[in-house]
Amino acid sequence: MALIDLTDLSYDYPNTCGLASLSLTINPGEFVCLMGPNGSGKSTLLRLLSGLATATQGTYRFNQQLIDSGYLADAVKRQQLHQQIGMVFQNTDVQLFNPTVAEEVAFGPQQLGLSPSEVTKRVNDCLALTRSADLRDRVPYQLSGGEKKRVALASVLALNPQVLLLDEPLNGLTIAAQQQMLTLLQQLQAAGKTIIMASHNFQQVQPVGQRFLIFNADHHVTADVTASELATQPDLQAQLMTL
Ligand SMILES: Nc1ncnc2c1ncn2[C@@H]1O[C@H](COP(=O)(O)OP(=O)(O)OP(=O)(O)O)[C@@H](O)[C@H]1O
Repeated sequence: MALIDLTDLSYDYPNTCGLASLSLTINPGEFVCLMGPNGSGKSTLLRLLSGLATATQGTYRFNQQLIDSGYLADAVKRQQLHQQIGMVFQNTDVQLFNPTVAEEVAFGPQQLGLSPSEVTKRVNDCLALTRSADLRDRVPYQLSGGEKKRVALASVLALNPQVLLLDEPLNGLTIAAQQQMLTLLQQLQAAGKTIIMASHNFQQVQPVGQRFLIFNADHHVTADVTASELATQPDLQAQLMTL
């Protein structure tokens, strides 16, 4: 059964289209890469999926539940969605606001009302998983770009979401850090998570992506292909290399 079901989904900013008429389903456990040029709509789709914005047109169902402005106006329901769908933002500064890394990672589980011992366990587990244990007493705002990405991911994982949305998670990382991030995402997928990641760098994501949604400059998804389908389409691969 589809985890995410989009029908004719569009989003308009005041003066421009962000996403044009997208219909698709995503099943549990998929690793989906959103590919396309700057401004093509990848971040807009992630914002809609995370419930940070609601569609101008069309419908979005998550686990068969209609996610619309009425649903998101209910604070309890909104929190439930944010627990199930975690997002690592392109600009991690917008999601790091606690005085220490450990408090940052503890924040979400505390909001869920988990016991102090469960919160401590999640903090330790997620810091270890993201190789961030040595950062636990640091001020998030003062971390390097790569460190911030790891801590942002740890804070999202601490909620144990079913779906991970990642907006250009490899930007600004060294080659070694990119590899570590991709390996971790593959491990998370193997553990049952659904991964949806925006990127404009095909070479970086090709080894891990199992399905590729390709956006064009007009904010349409023009191709929706599996990795093996893509392997038989050299023209499409060449197009992705030039994003
Ligand atoms: N806050 C905003 N206000 C107005 N227009 C916006 C806003 N955010 C995005 N847009 C516009 O919506 C379109 C889609 O943008 P979006 O950020 O989704 O693209 P993207 O594919 O994620 O780009 P990038 O690769 O540069 O991150 C673009 O034309 C962009 O200029």
